Amino acid sequence: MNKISAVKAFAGEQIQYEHQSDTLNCTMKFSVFLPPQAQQHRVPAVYWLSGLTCTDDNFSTKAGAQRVAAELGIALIIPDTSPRGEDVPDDPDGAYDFGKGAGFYVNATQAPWSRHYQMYDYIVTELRELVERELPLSGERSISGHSMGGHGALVMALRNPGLYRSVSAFAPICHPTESPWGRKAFSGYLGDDKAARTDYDATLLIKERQAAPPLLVDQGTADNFLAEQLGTDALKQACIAAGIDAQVRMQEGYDHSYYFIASFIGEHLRFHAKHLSYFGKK
Ligand SMILES: N[C@@H](CCC(=O)N[C@@H](CSC=O)C(=O)NCC(=O)O)C(=O)O
Repeated sequence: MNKISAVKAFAGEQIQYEHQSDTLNCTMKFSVFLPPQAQQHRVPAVYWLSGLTCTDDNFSTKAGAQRVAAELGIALIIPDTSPRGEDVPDDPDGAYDFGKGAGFYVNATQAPWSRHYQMYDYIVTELRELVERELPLSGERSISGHSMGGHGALVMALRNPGLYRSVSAFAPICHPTESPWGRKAFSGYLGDDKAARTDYDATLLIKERQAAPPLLVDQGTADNFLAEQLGTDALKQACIAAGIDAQVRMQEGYDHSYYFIASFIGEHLRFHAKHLSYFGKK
């Protein structure tokens, strides 16, 4: 992987890399925050999955996560949201909710998407193995995300018990098979395969598996997408029915934006730190 840029932040380093992805068949950029502790010893990581229209830049520049990550000694791994490049097909109508910037963290099975749109395998396997080989990371990890990225984080944590110590999400698409965004994306990337759709729906996964890692969700009550797209209550009810001690918190007056994320990202990182035993230690 090649370093594109690096700046000092909170005594650590905010870095952008690019690399050739064999999983996505294209060149990808991603960002990393290394806390100052990484200059002395390996540190745990929180993977952050962004939402529709984002690149790795949105979270890096808008969430204000670096101050608390530096304090806790946690690295932040911030991928892009879809494959990129001229060879990668995009939504024919230029829609913001499908194609580039909208990979939905699935492994597409349908042409022409399947050659590049393999974001589930990219995040769970290829990027993880790359950064944990090349960077001073301890191999202990948690995962978080926003909206489409919250959906991705929940699904990856639920489907891979033990891989992530904890999972959190801001305004996640909790029940994508019942959401217009999710239905559109799943139809395009997965076709009619009902089993594949179930495997990418956090609410259905909880009903099926009756288990989850430590889980925190924050959802703003003034979020324009809440009623139609997000299915927060379905996730909450599935957790209650399964006896899962998840925190699903409604945050009064907050919307869907990065101002909401910036308001609570510190609490999310502290939540993850409790489950990442290596933090701050040799
Ligand atoms: N452009 C669209 C909405 C796009 C949007 O709100 N994107 C969110 C994520 S939504 C779910 O995945 C986002 O993170 N945007 C980037 C940012 O920096 O705010 C519309 O206008 O409806």
